[in-house]
Amino acid sequence: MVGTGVFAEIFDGDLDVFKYYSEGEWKKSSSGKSVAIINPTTRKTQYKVQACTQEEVNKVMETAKSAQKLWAKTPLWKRAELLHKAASILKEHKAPIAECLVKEIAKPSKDAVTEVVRSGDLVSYCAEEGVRILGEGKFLVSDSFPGNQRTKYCLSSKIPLGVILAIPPFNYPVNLAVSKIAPALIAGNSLVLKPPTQGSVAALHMVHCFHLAGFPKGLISCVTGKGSEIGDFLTMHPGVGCISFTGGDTGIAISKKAGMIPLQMELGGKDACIVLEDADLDLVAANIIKGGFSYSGQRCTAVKVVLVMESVADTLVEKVKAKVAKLTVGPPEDDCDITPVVSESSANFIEGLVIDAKKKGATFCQQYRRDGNLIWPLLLDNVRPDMRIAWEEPFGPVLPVIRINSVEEGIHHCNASNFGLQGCVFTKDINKAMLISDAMETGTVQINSAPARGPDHFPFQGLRDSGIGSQGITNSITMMTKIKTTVINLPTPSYTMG
Ligand SMILES: NC(=O)C1=CN([C@@H]2O[C@H](COP(=O)(O)OP(=O)(O)OC[C@H]3O[C@@H](n4cnc5c(N)ncnc54)[C@H](OP(=O)(O)O)[C@@H]3O)[C@@H](O)[C@H]2O)C=CC1
Ligand SMILES: O=C(O)[C@H](O)COP(=O)(O)O
Repeated sequence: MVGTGVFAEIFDGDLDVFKYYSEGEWKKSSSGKSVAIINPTTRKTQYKVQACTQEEVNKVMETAKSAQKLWAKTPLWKRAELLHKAASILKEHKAPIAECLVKEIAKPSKDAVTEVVRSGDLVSYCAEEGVRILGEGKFLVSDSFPGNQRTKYCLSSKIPLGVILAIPPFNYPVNLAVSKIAPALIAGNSLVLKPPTQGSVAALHMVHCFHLAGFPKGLISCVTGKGSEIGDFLTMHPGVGCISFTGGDTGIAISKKAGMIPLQMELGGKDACIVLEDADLDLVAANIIKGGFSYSGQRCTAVKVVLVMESVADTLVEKVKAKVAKLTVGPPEDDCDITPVVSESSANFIEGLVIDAKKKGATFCQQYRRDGNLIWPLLLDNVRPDMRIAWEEPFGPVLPVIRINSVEEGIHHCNASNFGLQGCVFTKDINKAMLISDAMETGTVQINSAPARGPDHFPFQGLRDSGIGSQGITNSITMMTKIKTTVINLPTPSYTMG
């Protein structure tokens, strides 16, 4: 399955290492070095990928630049046709790609398949949306601005940015890669992908699906290696025309180092769930479980703090506790709800937050339990603002509950966070919900449902440290273009008489 059949050419069986993708070919790095991908469940090396060199990055950037020039001359319908082909190949090969996700990032097997299928759908939707929005431009006339006659006709259209550098995070290595690749390509750009180390092999398989679809050589490349080693070289490379990054604080550092190029940054979140007295508490409890614990809390859009009115807090906590007790805990292969978190350092970080909350007097609704990278789901009640878990993002199955005495208190906590990705509010009063949504300083507010990025064509953006710009298919296509105008100057004013 993995690295076999149509995927055989991406794997170097002699050295047991996956190859990187440059100039339309699968290659071994001249570094002779590899990077180990540690299976979060077994904590043993599962796969190895090439540790690419700076020279190899230079080569990729050079070919991406020349391939882009030709690609921009490829008709839009043809670009869309190739994307549709890639989408269908991706879906056809969902099983081996999902297997990589299970082994590299311990994603439960059903969710792993869903990620690949969702990615194929995203690519197809992007092809269609691109044809619609890139096929249209604007026509302006000069006499609408004071002092002007109708002597100038302005034609504006969206043109490519050049080479897009895409850096996705470990938690959706396929979906958050194609959410950058497809808009970049339909808009006439070339693309260099640096996949997350955990998730690289899934990403390499996905890239091979684009290769099989027949995209021109050099248009897509994929260089592997640790972000800490080749990351700066990539992000500061003069050949890059735009960086589309999803991840944690690394994104803040990148935005300070990058040159005068557009940045699309989707960073961390501390999504608050505000619960009012009149909320349907069964609905809230179900959404807290789905929002807080799916993929073991390793989603940027996970519910990361519950802010519940004191008068309903006891009832809500009991309902959530009952549901936590039903979550299955174990390996991703068994499709358990809670699976090992991505790395030992991540598990240690989560444990640090739990120990801090314990010392400062949080109520533990379950006993804290950990085995290697596997952390049992934990609800912490009576969390106070002096505890780290009230503000920091655990990216694990640990959820704090803060009891509030007024809605304003909840809104204040949400807005005092350095993050501003999403939030949600539960109430039966839609008027109140709208006022609260307007008061919450986050990129999106969900009313009566847990935060979520999908469906993938919805705008998705974060305020403050949660990001720059907006994602979602339409916004990503727009963000990966710039506006070009041509002005036709007439010797005499010309007005249409009707
Ligand atoms: N807002 C959003 O849409 C989302 C945000 N996130 C956030 O991502 C974080 C978890 O993901 P995680 O993968 O750990 O995030 P990281 O920020 O650690 O890594 C993200 C990507 O950046 C790469 N990278 C690391 N160092 C550098 C560098 N110096 N220059 C360039 N690239 C570099 C990583 O590569 P390598 O793996 O090799 O280190 C990886 O591909 C959480 O904070 C989460 O909230 C996650 C998903 C969605
Ligand atoms: O990175 C994430 O956490 C994803 O963007 C979440 O996507 P979803 O909310 O649609 O599951």
